[in-house]
Amino acid sequence: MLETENLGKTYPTGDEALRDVSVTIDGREVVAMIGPSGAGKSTFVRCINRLVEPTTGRVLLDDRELTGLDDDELRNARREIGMVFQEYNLVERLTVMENVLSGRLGYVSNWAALRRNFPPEDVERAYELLELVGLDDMENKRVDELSGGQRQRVGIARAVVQEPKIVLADEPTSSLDPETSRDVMELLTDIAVERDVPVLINIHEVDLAERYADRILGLHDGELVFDGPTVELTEESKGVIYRGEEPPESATAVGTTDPTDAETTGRRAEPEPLSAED
Ligand SMILES: Nc1ncnc2c1ncn2[C@@H]1O[C@H](COP(=O)(O)OP(=O)(O)OP(=O)(O)O)[C@@H](O)[C@H]1O
Repeated sequence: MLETENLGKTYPTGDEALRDVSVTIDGREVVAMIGPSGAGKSTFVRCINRLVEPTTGRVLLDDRELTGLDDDELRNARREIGMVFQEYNLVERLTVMENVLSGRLGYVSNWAALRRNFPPEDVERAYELLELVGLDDMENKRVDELSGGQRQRVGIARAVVQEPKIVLADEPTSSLDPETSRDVMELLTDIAVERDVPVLINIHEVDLAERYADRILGLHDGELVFDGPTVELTEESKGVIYRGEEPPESATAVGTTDPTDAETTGRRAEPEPLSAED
């Protein structure tokens, strides 16, 4: 379970990117964080694994406080967080298998890592994941020979091979065309169920969030202004998130979602067809 308590970040420039954000993410939930450009979505995701140091508040993963860990402890704790990036962050000249196995680097000795000497169970796990992400038989291809969608699948396999307690995806579809974006979102939702792990996705495209996420977190100007099941995301709530409008009386209040209720999907039952320019 991931918990943030009153998480805040003010950059040295004085930009207050996050204010008092408290959320709990558990089970096999797919949670989409949406909000206008500059709302603080990336900052939030990066504060969780302390790629960005929060200024205030706490981050807890299964009751272990990540804020406050020293460098060595943090390195260990990061193994439990699978990261998926917008630009994939793969090593281009290495193969698909080498990139996936790099997700196990935190678990083997430096010497074994140098010789790329991974235990057979890691290799087996990597093959399993390549099948899950639809890249079986591609293990020996170099990453620079792959399409964007295939690269993101490698990125997802690398995150999941860590056997993380949560997967964080920072704009995973931004570099992809609409159809590939849908495939990647579908894969992330499959991963949540198949690997029994919560997935938090920071995403621009609200239609993708509505179609694939169980729950929406809406940020506006660094503040969490919506936290609820996707089915409760109304036009009014989008006004609150994207235009800073006052919430209507009946709006889903922040913090009303029961995180233990992750089995019940909040996704829209009948997703509206996506338009060509998505
Ligand atoms: N390294 C930094 N130094 C100073 N200010 C920053 C830094 N990174 C982000 N900010 C500021 O913090 C605020 C939140 O930025 P952030 O990138 O987290 O938002 P975002 O919602 O992810 O935006 P986008 O959707 O455009 O990626 C913005 O005002 C931004 O200018």
